[in-house]
Amino acid sequence: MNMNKQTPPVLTLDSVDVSYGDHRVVKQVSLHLENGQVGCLLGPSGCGKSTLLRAIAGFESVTNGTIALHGKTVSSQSKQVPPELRNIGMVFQDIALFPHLTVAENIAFGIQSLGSERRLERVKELLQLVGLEHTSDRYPSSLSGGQQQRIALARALAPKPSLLLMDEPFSGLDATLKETLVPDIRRILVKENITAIVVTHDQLEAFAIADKVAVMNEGCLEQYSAPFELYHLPETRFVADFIGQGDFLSAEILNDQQINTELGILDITESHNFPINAKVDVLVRPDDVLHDDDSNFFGLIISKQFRGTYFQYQVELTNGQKLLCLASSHHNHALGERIGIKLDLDHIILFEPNN
Ligand SMILES: Nc1ncnc2c1ncn2[C@@H]1O[C@H](COP(=O)(O)OP(=O)(O)OP(=O)(O)O)[C@@H](O)[C@H]1O
Repeated sequence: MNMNKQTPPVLTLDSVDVSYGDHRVVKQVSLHLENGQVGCLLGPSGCGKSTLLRAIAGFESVTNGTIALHGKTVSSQSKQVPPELRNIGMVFQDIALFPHLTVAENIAFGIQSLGSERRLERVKELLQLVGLEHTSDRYPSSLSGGQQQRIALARALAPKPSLLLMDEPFSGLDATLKETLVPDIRRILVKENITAIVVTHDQLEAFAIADKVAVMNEGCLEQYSAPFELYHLPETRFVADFIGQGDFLSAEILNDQQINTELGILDITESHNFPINAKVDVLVRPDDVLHDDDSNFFGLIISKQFRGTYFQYQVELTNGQKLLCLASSHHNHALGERIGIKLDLDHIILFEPNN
């Protein structure tokens, strides 16, 4: 028998609303996180990510719905378990290590209740986990930003929280450092089977760290999916637009199986509710538009960017629509040139046209 089936998720949000006065900032958000999963709240500035994280931590109360940890309600309109009783660890953007304590003392801060021998052991374990054993007696100011963030993670993990919350943990760090630190932190979380939620406005960061990403827009949850699905199978126009690059190509539903576009007839791959003859928009990613000298369809190059291994062209179709198109870096065409293009879409994702 699979016991996991009966275990409630580590975190369950059910129709959660959070308001500041009469400003409703989080609206009807429902999602859950299983043991060992890393989730991410992603969205533009002001969409309510931090507020939702603070509600999960217990620093804000909910105005509707419930938050449950391991199946037990910790927030509802009639109940508010205080943050210190939720067994949640937190890591923030502004690191906030204690400057007057050594690295080891910082990590030991939240586990004073352990006996000194056990405490030392745990600190050593955590320093090994984050790969910073040699910094034990140093002060935070002598560490780099990335090292400090690893120590902040070790400190948050010390009391073995059942859920770890990270609010923009990488946003103060430079891009090169992030490239190694983000996958490194993911490896640590996965190795330790930590259930975590990371808040970010950076989709590449979200893709690099999370199993599931919750895309938020003006307080609402637009989609909660694995990164691959968010990119290839967006459920709303907002997600299609927000995640990755892409254009919307006008089309018309021809019959049950096909749509007609400026670049030919395409076979429908995903279910939809549009009637025959309906005008629709098809999501087209740059890698769905291929340069092909043998194609009967053409685009006029109106901008180009050399990206080393490939060119990204923006082409204009005869009906005036513009699409991004990738071509191998050997295909160096000039602005104003007409090039052959063809569509190569695995998923035909249709949306109501934007008027
Ligand atoms: N303490 C507060 N009191 C009143 N309004 C607040 C408070 N904190 C946030 N807000 C408002 O709630 C909305 C959501 O803010 P929140 O910080 O949750 O968004 P966010 O998605 O985390 O944004 P960012 O990425 O910029 O931090 C914003 O309109 C913000 O102005």
